[in-house]
Amino acid sequence: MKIFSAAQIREADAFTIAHEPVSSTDLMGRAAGKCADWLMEHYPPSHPFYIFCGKGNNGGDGLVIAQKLLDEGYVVTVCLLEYGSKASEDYIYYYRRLQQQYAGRIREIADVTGFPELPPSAVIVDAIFGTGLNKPIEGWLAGVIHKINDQHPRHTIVAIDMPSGLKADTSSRNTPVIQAHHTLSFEFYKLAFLLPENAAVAGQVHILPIGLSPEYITHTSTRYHLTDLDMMRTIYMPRTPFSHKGTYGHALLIAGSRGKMGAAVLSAKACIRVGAGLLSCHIPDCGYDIMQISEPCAMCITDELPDHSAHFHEQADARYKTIGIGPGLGTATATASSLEKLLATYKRPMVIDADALNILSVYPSLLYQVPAGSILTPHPKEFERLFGPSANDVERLELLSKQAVRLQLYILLKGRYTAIGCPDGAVYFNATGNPGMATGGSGDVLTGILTGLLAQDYSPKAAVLLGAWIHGYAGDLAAAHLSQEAMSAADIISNLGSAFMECFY
Ligand SMILES: NC(=O)C1=CN([C@@H]2O[C@H](COP(=O)(O)OP(=O)(O)OC[C@H]3O[C@@H](n4cnc5c(N)ncnc54)[C@H](O)[C@@H]3O)[C@@H](O)[C@H]2O)[C@@H](O)CC1
Ligand SMILES: Nc1ncnc2c1ncn2[C@@H]1O[C@H](COP(=O)(O)OP(=O)(O)O)[C@@H](O)[C@H]1O
Ligand SMILES: [K+]
Repeated sequence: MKIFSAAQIREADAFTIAHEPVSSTDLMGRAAGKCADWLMEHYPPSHPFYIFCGKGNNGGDGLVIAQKLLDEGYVVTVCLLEYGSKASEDYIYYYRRLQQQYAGRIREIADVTGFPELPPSAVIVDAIFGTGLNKPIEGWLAGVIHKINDQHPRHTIVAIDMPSGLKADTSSRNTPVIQAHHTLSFEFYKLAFLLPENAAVAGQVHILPIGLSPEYITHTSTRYHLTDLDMMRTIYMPRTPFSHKGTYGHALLIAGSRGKMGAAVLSAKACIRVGAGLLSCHIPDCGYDIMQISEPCAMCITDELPDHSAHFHEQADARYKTIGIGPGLGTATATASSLEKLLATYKRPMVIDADALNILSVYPSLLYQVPAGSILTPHPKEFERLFGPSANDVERLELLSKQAVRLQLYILLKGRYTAIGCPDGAVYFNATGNPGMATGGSGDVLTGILTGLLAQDYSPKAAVLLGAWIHGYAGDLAAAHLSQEAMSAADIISNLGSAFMECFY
């Protein structure tokens, strides 16, 4: 799914009105009608509604919702915020209609003292500002936002299209924004919903299709995308009947050190569970028994050193379809020097994670030696060590995209919505996964998955998109069986099989 900017959403709107048999007024009626249906499905008429309307088209949506709820016998109070701006044409149209039939239900608020007392079980609808917000909310309007947010623990707040005050595609950090429980958004996810800095504002997002022009949607390109199961089904490659282990590639995993062999084991298991043909693990001598016993399907090559690895560059040759390096590796100088030598000779796309990333952040010139098309998998702290700090989440995404283009790499920035920067500048968000995965080892599992997919000849782009998806999907299945609390990184691996079955069989 493409993620359009606020400007593109306005264009999609205008294009639809110009090319399809629908007027602007009717499009608002259709969009807001969907919201009213959603509200009636979720709240019976015993809930009194307080609908706060601004004067643009978001406010217009609020007026349509009010009319529909009143027509169905709901108790509705419409609070029109009178802040002096000129009302939009469609707002005026729906205002006149509401005024004719339900004048007694409308109140004007021109000051924060006009904020109503809310009865228990009231539902607040936020139709103050949508994608047209062009500056932070200030003055008494900001006071109203704070008053609504004060109701958060007692009353359900439903935002229409966007929580008011939230900007669709730039940072809204430290500005007043409605904290909604639910956001009913039209047609597309907005970039703002995917940013960690906005975690408290959109609540559960529900995307309501409103019939915007498919032609505009298909032909307009965007930098940001959200991946989905349909996309994964176009990426997934079923195994073929006459294939053999050589068909699915020989991967080399370079991981583990004394006390951190678990990271290597988790990666190895995940690599095998996504279907790699063969796996060899380069590990320090202390890890030999651990790996052989924990994962008999993997072969082992032990380093000359007992506690960490420093000779893996000697192994890394063309036999291996790909290499995954980093989990539990340690950052000893000798390890760093072996990584430098490895990067000088091995030229296929590889997966670089954890301590290997930490080494790259100490020797940033090595970044230019990483083979084009490789996948880096930093969490936010590792990303900052590699590429420096950002003032906000939108700037960080721009930095992610810029670095992916500059280095011609895939950079997977981990999080609730993992963001994947691609060498062509596109950024894909992954929506699978849950807070149960915020536990040691989840990232090591991801490294194994990505390595296993690259070994099987998935292109780096296919591997990174499918890998992030299936990792989160398996994590969601683990949480569904075990709870987010009780699941561990090993349970993500145990659920990879069910994840493949559910998604692709
Ligand atoms: N394609 C779509 O997605 C559709 C969108 N519609 C609605 O239309 C909305 C966009 O409408 P508008 O463009 O009128 O935008 P808004 O309803 O967000 O309001 C914009 C108006 O508010 C003023 N304004 C902006 N920021 C302000 C601030 N901080 N303080 C005071 N005034 C401020 C602007 O000058 C402008 O007059 C969407 O969010 C959605 O709710 C639907 O009605 C129809 C279909
Ligand atoms: N709240 C969350 N929602 C979705 N996914 C999450 C969440 N927390 C963590 N994850 C996922 O779990 C993984 C954690 O990786 P990482 O921080 O590298 O862990 P470790 O270093 O312990 O292996 C990432 O893929 C991340 O996207
Ligand atoms: K709103």
